[in-house]
Parts: sequence; structure tokens; C-alpha cells
Amino acid sequence: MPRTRVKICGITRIEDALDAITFGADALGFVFYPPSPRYITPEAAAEIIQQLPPFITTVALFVDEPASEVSRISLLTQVDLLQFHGSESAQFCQQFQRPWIKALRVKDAETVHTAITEYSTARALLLDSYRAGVPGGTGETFNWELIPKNCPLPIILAGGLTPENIQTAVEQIRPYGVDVSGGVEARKGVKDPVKIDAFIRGANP
Ligand SMILES: O=C(O)c1ccccc1N[C@@H]1O[C@H](COP(=O)(O)O)[C@@H](O)[C@H]1O
Repeated sequence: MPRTRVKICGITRIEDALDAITFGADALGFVFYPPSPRYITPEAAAEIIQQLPPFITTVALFVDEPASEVSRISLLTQVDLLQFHGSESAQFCQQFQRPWIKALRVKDAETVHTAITEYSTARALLLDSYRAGVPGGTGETFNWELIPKNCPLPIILAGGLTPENIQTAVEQIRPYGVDVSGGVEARKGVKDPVKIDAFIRGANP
């Protein structure tokens, strides 16, 4: 079975970033959505990113941010990948000359099928839980039965993943990657190294 890639999202501190890398994270996410308790200023994210070793993918998460802000933050931070977590169209997502992934809040099977066609130029689809009025970071799982078996795009599974459920999730879904935020936190915005270690082990048992 190919290795499941792991993204640790909601990084706000250099020590959490370095812990995640030590335990084997492939990617680190930075939340540029001001209402989030995991929001980080672009300047603080840039300072963390400059200190990272090579071969780690850095990801900027946006929720319906204006294009000018996406461009400014991408340039300032030099992130590798953009993650659009709002209702951005494919046309919007592909204007930045940077690879991007689209997050979907999975409400029903139709949501996923429509998105596969609409976001065919994305590098991957990130499937997250749907909760009305909350764009992400819910800490809740969704009905994994709604994930199509033969998706033409790589699937990144998210939403309520924890050290306790990650092994079941990867064995059941076999996603390209997994993304976690709340499940590896000590408190909002602060990661717990023990949970990160357990989560990454569980993703590749
Ligand atoms: O983390 C946030 O605060 C957040 C805010 C707005 C949109 C997305 C957000 N996080 C992403 O949501 C999923 C699931 O998070 P969790 O593991 O359930 O806490 C993940 O992709 C986060 O990056």
C-alpha cells in the first residue's frame, strides 16, 4: 500500500512545525482565515516557513479571500500550495500560477460528484465535514460512505481525524493523504507533539 501523506494544519508556532517534521509530516498548513482560532498573520507564517528544512510542502489555507490577498500572501510567504476552503470557483483558484487543492464540505454524494467535474484542474480534492455556517476545522467526521471509490483526483481526507480514528480511516478509505488540525492540538492553535506522533504513526500503520 502506498504511504499516506500527512498534512498537519493550523500551524502557528515554529516548535509545532519542527515537531511535525520530526515525526514525519509531509506538509504543514497555515490558516489565513482571520476568524479562525488558528489564524496566523502572513508575516508570522513567513518567518516560520523561512526556518523549515527542504522537502516539506507548505500550504496556505484561504476561505473566500479576495484574489489580491491570496496573491500578496502567496508572494510574502512563498508557500508551495494553495488550499481553497470556501466557495471559490475553479476559475478563481487557477489564476495564481501556483498548484492548488480544493476543499469540499461533504453534505451528500452529489456535492462530491459535481466537484470532481468542476475542479478537475485541482491537484487534489480535500474532503471535509459539513456543518452549516462553519467553513472548516469542525473537529467532526462525516459519512465516509459518501466518498466515491474511483475518484479521478487524489483524495485528501479531513474532518475530525484523531490519533484514535486515523488507522481505521486510512484502512477504509485509502486516501492519497490526510489532513488534521484539531485532533492533534493541546488547545486551539497549539499542537501536542504526542498526538502528532501518534497520528502520523496511525496514518501509516
Ligand atoms: O482550522 C481551522 O480553523 C479552519 C478554518 C476554516 C477553514 C478550515 C479550517 N481547517 C481545516 O479544516 C479541516 C478539518 O479540520 P479538523 O481536523 O476537523 O480540525 C482541515 O483541512 C483543516 O485544515
